[in-house]
Amino acid sequence: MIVKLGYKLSKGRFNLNVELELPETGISVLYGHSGCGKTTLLRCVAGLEKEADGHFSIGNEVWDNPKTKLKPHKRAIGYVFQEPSLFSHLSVKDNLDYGIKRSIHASKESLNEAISVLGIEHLLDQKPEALSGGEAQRVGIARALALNPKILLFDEPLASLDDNRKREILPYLKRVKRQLSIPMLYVTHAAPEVAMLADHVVVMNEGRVVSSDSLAASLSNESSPLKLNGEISTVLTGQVTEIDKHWHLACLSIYDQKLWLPDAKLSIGDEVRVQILSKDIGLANSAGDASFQNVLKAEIVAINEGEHPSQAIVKAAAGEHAFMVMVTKRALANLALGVGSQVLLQVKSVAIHS
Ligand SMILES: Nc1ncnc2c1ncn2[C@@H]1O[C@H](COP(=O)(O)OP(=O)(O)OP(=O)(O)O)[C@@H](O)[C@H]1O
Repeated sequence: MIVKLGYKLSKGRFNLNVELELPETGISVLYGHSGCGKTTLLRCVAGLEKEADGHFSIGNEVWDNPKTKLKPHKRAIGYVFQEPSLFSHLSVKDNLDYGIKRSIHASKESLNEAISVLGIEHLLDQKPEALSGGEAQRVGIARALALNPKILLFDEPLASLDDNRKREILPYLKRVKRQLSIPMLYVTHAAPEVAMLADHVVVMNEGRVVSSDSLAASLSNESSPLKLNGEISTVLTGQVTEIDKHWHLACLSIYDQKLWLPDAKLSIGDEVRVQILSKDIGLANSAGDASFQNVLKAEIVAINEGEHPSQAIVKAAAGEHAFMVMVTKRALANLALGVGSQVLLQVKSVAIHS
């Protein structure tokens, strides 16, 4: 059920011209500066841009091609906006019922499943005014899921929430991603959301696609790594295999090696995503008497220029994982390191996105 799409559209001085193939499941993040066309692209997929010229198919189902332009209400889409826009005079339950009555794809089962995935059973009798911003957005997401969509579109769903509310809602988005095997297109500017949720990243600029690749490949693209908040980094996903209660550390198995993290109430078997900034990894030839808890064996596979002439960006592979490391060129020369060298990666600190 691969998603294939391509659209051309002019709006004043803005021109959208994209061609994409996206994975059949998981979250594909649309990332790029304000005004690069992310919302316009979502609107094309939803059939809301009447002037758009293009094609869209999901598996064998065609919604747009030169001969077809399916009406928006016939597309099995769930659309989540920045603001959930619930009817204030209706209870949460009536808001949800209102949505499914108007959909040809929704069912009682899809509604019940949506309520359970978003954990909003206890809110059903409330009026929207009684909900926090995070709860209201959970209802907004449930309303989209209840429509039994073949694709979910998220347009900056957390942008209007404060950091605490964002933290509260992210686990539900992860749950949606785990439980639904449908593609999701997710617009965001926020680096933590990309690091935590993205499986695939589409970088856009001025109406065009700059790159479209898995999160890992986008971050470790030698010629132009994706920068989250302006930083080159590595994101790894692994399972917790050990807990050191005494030192409050949890161990993530990476390939056949170990990465120790501050224990954030993790349990053995939990799947954890971590982000390591390129400036938080050091290189060494041999293990010294250092304070680093994490020393991983790797091989240098590429060396590129950093932003400053003193810097180099080293790509080092440990098993299937590629680590991006920022070092000074002088350090590389002093250690006599080049492409093909075996090195030790000394990881200083890690942000956990579990
Ligand atoms: N009706 C319109 N007429 C002319 N230009 C428009 C119109 N609607 C949108 N645009 C322009 O189209 C471009 C793309 O807008 P769009 O909202 O898709 O960008 P975006 O990447 O989603 O931005 P943001 O992250 O700020 O939401 C912008 O430059 C915008 O100014």
